Amino acid sequence: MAVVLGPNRYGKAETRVVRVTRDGDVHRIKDVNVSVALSGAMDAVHLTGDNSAVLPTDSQKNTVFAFAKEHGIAAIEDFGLLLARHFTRSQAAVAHARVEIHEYGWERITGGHSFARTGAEVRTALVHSDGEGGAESVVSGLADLVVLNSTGSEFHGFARDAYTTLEPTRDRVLATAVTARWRHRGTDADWDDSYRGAREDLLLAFAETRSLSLQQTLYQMGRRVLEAQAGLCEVRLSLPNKHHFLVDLKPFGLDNDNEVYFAADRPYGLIEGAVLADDAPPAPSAWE
Ligand SMILES: O=c1[nH]c(=O)c2[nH]c(=O)[nH]c2[nH]1
Repeated sequence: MAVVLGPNRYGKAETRVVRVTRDGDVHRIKDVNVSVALSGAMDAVHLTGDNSAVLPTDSQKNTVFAFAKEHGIAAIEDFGLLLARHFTRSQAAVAHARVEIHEYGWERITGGHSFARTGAEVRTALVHSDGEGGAESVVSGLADLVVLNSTGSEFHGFARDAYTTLEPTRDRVLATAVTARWRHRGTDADWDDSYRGAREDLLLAFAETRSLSLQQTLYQMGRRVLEAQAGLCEVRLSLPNKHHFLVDLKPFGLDNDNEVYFAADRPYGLIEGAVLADDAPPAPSAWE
């Protein structure tokens, strides 16, 4: 029996790039997930380990970031064609390039630089009852409401130790997937109205807080809900800090003035906390 090499392809999958375009105070964001797969004359690398035809997947990732800066990202179809043609034209061994791009949609919250991701959030409810006349509680909420501020966020003045390498920043992208739950004082609210109100308060507080940390933003979000919604007495928030790292484009002769980000999915900071009305009756089991 003879063994032969069958079809193969290789490339960098799921490069997560966020491109911010600044038109004065009005920003636009393009958030995409780019997967490149190249194929062609790749027998040698598989059969003998000769890498001379192999453009590293790391270079492919860099190309995605550099092209996002140089060309911007118009329609994802355009960006896909640009990349695919680049790899087939510039690499003699590459006969075929497959570029798959998924785009995540964002809509404006308010102002020029605050966005909510379209589509994915879930509305939640948790009810306990010991029967009519007995103890009852209602906790409402939402999960996976993804929001992003493309400016208006700082993080500096933090504690340092021997392992601290983080640079302080006065302008960063702040993004999180909000999981929020709020406890009602009673059991006969207009639930839909209350949900719409609380959701709006969370979004506006996120957008309008000049953030010195996600912890500070968390408190402002809970506070705004409680101040606007008299029927609520406690808000609990869980906010993953979805880090956006500025990509170093200097090796390619490009500057990066807060325009091209690597959207990391893990690890992430996880900021959690409760905000209460000072007269909130204790009800630990309402959350169980
Ligand atoms: O808003 C933040 N809070 C933190 O506690 C923290 N820690 C970190 O590394 N970055 C951030 N950002």
